[in-house]
Amino acid sequence: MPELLKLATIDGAWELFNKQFSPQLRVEKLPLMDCLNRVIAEDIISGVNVPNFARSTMDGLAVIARDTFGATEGMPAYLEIAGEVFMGQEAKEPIKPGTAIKISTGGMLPPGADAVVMVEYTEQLDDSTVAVLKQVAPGENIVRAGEDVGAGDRLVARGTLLRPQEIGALAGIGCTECQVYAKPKVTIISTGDEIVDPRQEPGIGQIRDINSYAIAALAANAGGQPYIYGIVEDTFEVLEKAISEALQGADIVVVSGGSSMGVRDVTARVINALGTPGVLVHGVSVKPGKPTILGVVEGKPVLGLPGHPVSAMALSEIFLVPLIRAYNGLGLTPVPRRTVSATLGRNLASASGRLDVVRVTLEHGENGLVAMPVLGKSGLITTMVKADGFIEIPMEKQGLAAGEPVQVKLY
Ligand SMILES: Nc1nc2c(c(=O)[nH]1)N[C@H]1C(S)=C(S)[C@@H](COP(=O)(O)OP(=O)(O)OC[C@H]3O[C@@H](n4cnc5c(N)ncnc54)[C@H](O)[C@@H]3O)O[C@H]1N2
Ligand code: MOO
Repeated sequence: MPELLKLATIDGAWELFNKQFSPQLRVEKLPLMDCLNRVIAEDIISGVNVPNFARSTMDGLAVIARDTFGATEGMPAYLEIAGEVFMGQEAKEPIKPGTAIKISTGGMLPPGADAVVMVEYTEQLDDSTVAVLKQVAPGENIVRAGEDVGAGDRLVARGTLLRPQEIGALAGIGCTECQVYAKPKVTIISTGDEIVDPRQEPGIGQIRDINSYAIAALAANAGGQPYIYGIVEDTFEVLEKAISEALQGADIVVVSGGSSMGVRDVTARVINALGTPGVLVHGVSVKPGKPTILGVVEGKPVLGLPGHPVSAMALSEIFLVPLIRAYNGLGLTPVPRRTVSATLGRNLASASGRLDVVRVTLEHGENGLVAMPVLGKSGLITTMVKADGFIEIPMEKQGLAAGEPVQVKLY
């Protein structure tokens, strides 16, 4: 059977794309909490020590460690109780040899003290005398000034994805707003005379728009700012107007549907008409998702995704997500994904020379997790709803056998 599309491999597609694409990165300054899951666009050098004083990590007694050397339950060290450190207050009075100062977890170590004996290893004999039942080493049960963050340390490097721990660390040095990369604007256009807005009641022969929403949600999850343009007729003139309008405000334009070779599949012709280099790839050796278009117009990526919802989502994972990450300052690097090991639940056939993306559910088997392929056509969005993740059958393989180990990438 003749192949109408000249298929590119994913690597080949990226190679072509890389030559034509250099994203215009923008940065914005945001309040700290709005920086969660964003990529920081500046190095953060701490101007302060955290903590800015030595503090106790235990409730007990601040001491000079050598005063406790050799202390045991049978032969305690006897120290004079010289006072108490109050939380949140400066401990001004230096400690004298042979004395101990009561201290709580987080309290400031008095000057001269270099360790804390946990209260469990002490026995207060009277108001002014305490027996220490276990020796402590210098530095024990304390955090030094600057031990967490030192003044001058680079706390967070440019290009770091800010997770809750980075947000906390930034708060810890008093950094309450940061420069992060701006989310790329991703405009999604759906084509198809049979597609209607979800708020509308579909007539016979019509279906509600699934792809605009699935792709917008996927783009938002990947760090993009999606904009649902709406549904346009799949005629050359209407689609051309829609894409060129979208290109004015968007960083990335995604067209759903009309990517294959049907008489009304005009997306590729429109992309070519809108500017150079236009279409770089039309057809990728992936299942599902073969009739995908990758183009560049005015320096911006324009993706033409197959209309079947599963295919549109699978190809968005492959091409749209890395592009969104690139605008977020992460470069066109492999997308890290949470992955679990499982064994395959049934045989899977696949043609060599093509990457197969197979939706799977995860079940608990006798020997760990079992990845069970979800059967169903790529037009059925519920096959994605059922799936916990997907596995990939690489191009060089002609299928996988039941019982083989697989890596499941979680959705
Ligand atoms: N003769 C051939 N026909 C088809 C081939 C082929 O190789 N030879 N490839 C099939 C594959 S695989 C796919 S995938 C689709 C891709 O087609 P298009 O990208 O041109 O998409 P459409 O024809 O517009 O739509 C396909 C399918 O998806 C539904 N659709 C479209 N948009 C949406 C939306 N926004 N929400 C929900 N569903 C949508 C549409 O109604 C069609 O059912 O082509 C095959 N045909
Ligand atoms: O590529 Mo189609 O995308 O196999 O369903």
